[in-house]
Amino acid sequence: MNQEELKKKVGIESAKYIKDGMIVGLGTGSTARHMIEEVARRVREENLNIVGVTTSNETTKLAKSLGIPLKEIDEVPFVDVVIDGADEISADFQGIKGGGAALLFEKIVASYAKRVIWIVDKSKMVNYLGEFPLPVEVVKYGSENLFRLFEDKGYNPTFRMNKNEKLTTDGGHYIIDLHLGKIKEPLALSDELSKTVGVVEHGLFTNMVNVVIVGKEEVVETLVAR
Ligand SMILES: O=C(CO)[C@H](O)[C@H](O)COP(=O)(O)O
Repeated sequence: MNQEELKKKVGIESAKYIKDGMIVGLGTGSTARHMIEEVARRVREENLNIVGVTTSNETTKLAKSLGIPLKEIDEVPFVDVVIDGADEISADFQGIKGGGAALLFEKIVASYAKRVIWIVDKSKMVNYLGEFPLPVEVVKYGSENLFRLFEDKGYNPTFRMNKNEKLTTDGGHYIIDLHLGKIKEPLALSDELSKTVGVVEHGLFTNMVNVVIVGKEEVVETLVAR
């Protein structure tokens, strides 16, 4: 079974957590896409009655095209469940997101969610976070200085590019990816980045996820946080 098939498997499995009447956070990326397609199928064929809240412009476009009823995040006081992909997850349920540049809206939706479910193929489960570059979303004003600050700290920063230009996120910011290799203390780094002026948000999702659905060849494994 290839990676794409594993992503599809967990996408379909995760949609089972969605029940009638729920407000559902719809994640971003290739794994979330499979979940969204399955949710749309259930809306169409099973009359599933839900409202979706999207985590990126890309997901809004997809969900609309598939006929999923949507609301803006500010039109709902909370989200029952958000289902999203991830880039890395360690055994203690800490993770990195933002490979698709949607980390800010993804984290906002997750922070209003009663339940956060991540769907991943087995390659995303890691011993230590950090091999995947950590995305940091930054205000454009002063971002070159912030870049130099990260260089001075030895964080090996690179600006996320879109062809020959710096990528602009849905929120109107830049992304600086930090190539850290191994993040020894995710909580301390999360605090440090959150306190850095000019940083809007970062891709470390600490103590946020409740359930991880992992696609493996033979089985789909569901891990529940304590
Ligand atoms: O965080 C994300 C987007 O910002 C994605 O969920 C993450 O990059 C995983 O993507 P994929 O399912 O395509 O591997």
